[in-house]
Amino acid sequence: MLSSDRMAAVDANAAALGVPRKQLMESSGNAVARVVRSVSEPGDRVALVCGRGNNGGDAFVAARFLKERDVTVRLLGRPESIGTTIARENWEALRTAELSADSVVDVAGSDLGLNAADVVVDALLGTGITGNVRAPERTAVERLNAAAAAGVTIVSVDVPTGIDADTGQPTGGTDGVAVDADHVVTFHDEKPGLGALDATLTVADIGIPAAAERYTGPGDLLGLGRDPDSHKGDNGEVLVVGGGPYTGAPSLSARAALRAGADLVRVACPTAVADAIQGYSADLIVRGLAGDRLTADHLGRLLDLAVAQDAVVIGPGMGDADDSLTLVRRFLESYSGRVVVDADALRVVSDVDTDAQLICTPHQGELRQMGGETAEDPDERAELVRSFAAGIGHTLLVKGRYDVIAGQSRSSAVGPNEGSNSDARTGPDARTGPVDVRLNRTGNPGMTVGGTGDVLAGVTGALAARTDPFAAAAAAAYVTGLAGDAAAETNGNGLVATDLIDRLPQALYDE
Ligand SMILES: NC(=O)C1=CN([C@@H]2O[C@H](COP(=O)(O)OP(=O)(O)OC[C@H]3O[C@@H](n4cnc5c(N)ncnc54)[C@H](O)[C@@H]3O)[C@@H](O)[C@H]2O)[C@@H](O)CC1
Ligand SMILES: [K+]
Repeated sequence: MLSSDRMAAVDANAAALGVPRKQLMESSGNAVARVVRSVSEPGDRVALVCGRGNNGGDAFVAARFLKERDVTVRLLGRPESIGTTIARENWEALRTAELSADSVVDVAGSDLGLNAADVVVDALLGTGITGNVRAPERTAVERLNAAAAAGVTIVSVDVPTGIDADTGQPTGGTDGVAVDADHVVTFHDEKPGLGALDATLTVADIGIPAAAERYTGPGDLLGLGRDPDSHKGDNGEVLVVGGGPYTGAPSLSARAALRAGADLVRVACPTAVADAIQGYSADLIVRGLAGDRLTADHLGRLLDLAVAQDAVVIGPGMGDADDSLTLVRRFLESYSGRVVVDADALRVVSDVDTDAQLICTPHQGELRQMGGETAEDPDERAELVRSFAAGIGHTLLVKGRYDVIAGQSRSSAVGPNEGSNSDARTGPDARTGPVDVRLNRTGNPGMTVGGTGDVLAGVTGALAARTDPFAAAAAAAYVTGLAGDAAAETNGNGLVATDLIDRLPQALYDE
C-alpha cells in the first residue's frame, strides 16, 4: 500500500536506478489497454478522454496497444499545453502514426468521442490533482458520468478523476465532482483510498524494481526542499545536547544541522567547554550548563531549552559518566518531542519510559549494547533491525556498509502533535503500527574516520525537524553518504568529517 507521496518517491528512485518515467508510462499504458481489452470485444468503440498531465500520457500509450478496437483519443486543451515532455512525446507519437487523436478546445461543443462508445477511458486527472476538478475537465467528468449512467463501461487510469487516491474521497470535498468508474487500473501497488471505491481494481506491475522501494534514493529527498516563502524558524530549530569530555562532536552535529537546512541551531553543553564550541563556529548559539560535564542537575534548564524545539540531538561528545546518563534518562522521561539519540546516550534507550519519538543512530557495536542483534547479510540484518525497532517502538538508523533504517513510516506513524493526549500512547508498547525497513547504500570506507557519526546525527536532527522520524532518518543516511562520496572524490580515504558538512547542501538540494 503506497501513499501518493511515497509513490512519487519510488518513481524518482526508479529513474535513478535506470528505469525512467517514460518507460514506466509505456508499461502503464500497456496495462490500461489490457484491462480495456478484457472488458470489450474486437471492433468495439473505445473513447480515451485525456488531460494534459501524465495521467493523459498513460492513455496516449494505451491507444497504441488497442489496434483491434475502434479507438478515438481526445485531448482536453491544446497540445502546446501538455504539461510534461513524456506525455507530449506520446501525444506526438499518436499524431505521427495517424491514429484518431484530436485536441478539443471547445469541450461543451464536442462529443469527446463518447457517441456510441462501448468503453470510455478516464485519463483526465490522476494523482496530480489539487482541489475540486476545474473547467474544462469538470464538464468532461459530467459527460463521462452521463455515459456511465447510460450503461457505458468506464475504465479510470490510476484513480477516478476527482478522487484522492490516499483517502478515496473527492478532492473537492463534499461538493467535489468525480468520475463514477467501473474499473480502476492503478500502478505498482495498491493506494490507501482505492479499496473502498465501488469499482473493480486492477494493480498493474509496471516494472518498478523492488530496489526503488528497498533502497533510499533521490526520491527520499522530495519535499525536503525549502519553501521559498518561508521565514526564519520555519525550516526548523534544533537543540544539540552534548560535550564535556569532547568538544568537536557536538560542534560537528550542530554545524551539520545548519548545513542540512535548519534555521537555528543551539548547543547545550557544559560551561567549561562552551567557549571552545563557540570558537569552532560563529553560526551557533551556545548555552552553557554549569560545570565540566552534563549532570542530572541540568534537567530543568535542559527541558526549558528543549521546549520549543522541533528536534533535539542528544549524546555527541557527552561521555558515559553515570550522572550524564542519568540526565539523558530523566530528560527522555519528561520530554515528548522528537529526539535523535546518538553515542553514549544510546545506553539508556532500551529501558527508558518516554513519550518522545526517538531516532536512535547506533553503529553495530552500540546496537548490540542496546540489546539488538546484527548479521553479515544485509537482508538478514534488515530483518533483525526491523524487529528490534518494533520492539522498542522507536526509529533506528543502524550505521554500516549498508545503513539500515527501520521505523513506522508516514502512513502508519502518529504525527508529532497527534495522539499526544491519548491514553493509548503512554509508552513504547503503545506504538505498534507496522514497521518499515529501508537500506542505504551511499557512503564509502573513508567515512570510518571520527566525526562522521556526529555529522549524521546533526543531519538527522535537521530533517526530523521537518518530516516524520522514519523519512528523516532515511533521507539523512542517504544525503550524509552522498556528501561523503563527494568528499571522497577530492580527498579519497583522507577525508575528514568537516569535508562532509561543506558538501551537505549540494547533496540535499541539487536533485
Ligand atoms: N508517479 C508515478 O510513479 C507514475 C505516474 N503515472 C501517471 O502519472 C499520473 C500523475 O501525473 P501528473 O503528476 O502529471 O498529474 P495529472 O496528470 O494527474 O494532472 C496534472 C495536471 O492537472 C492539472 N490540475 C491539477 N489540479 C487540477 C484541477 N483541480 N482541475 C483541473 N486540472 C487540474 C495540472 O495543472 C496539471 O496539468 C498518475 O496518476 C499516473 O496516471 C504513470 O505514468 C506511472 C508512474
Ligand atoms: K483518471
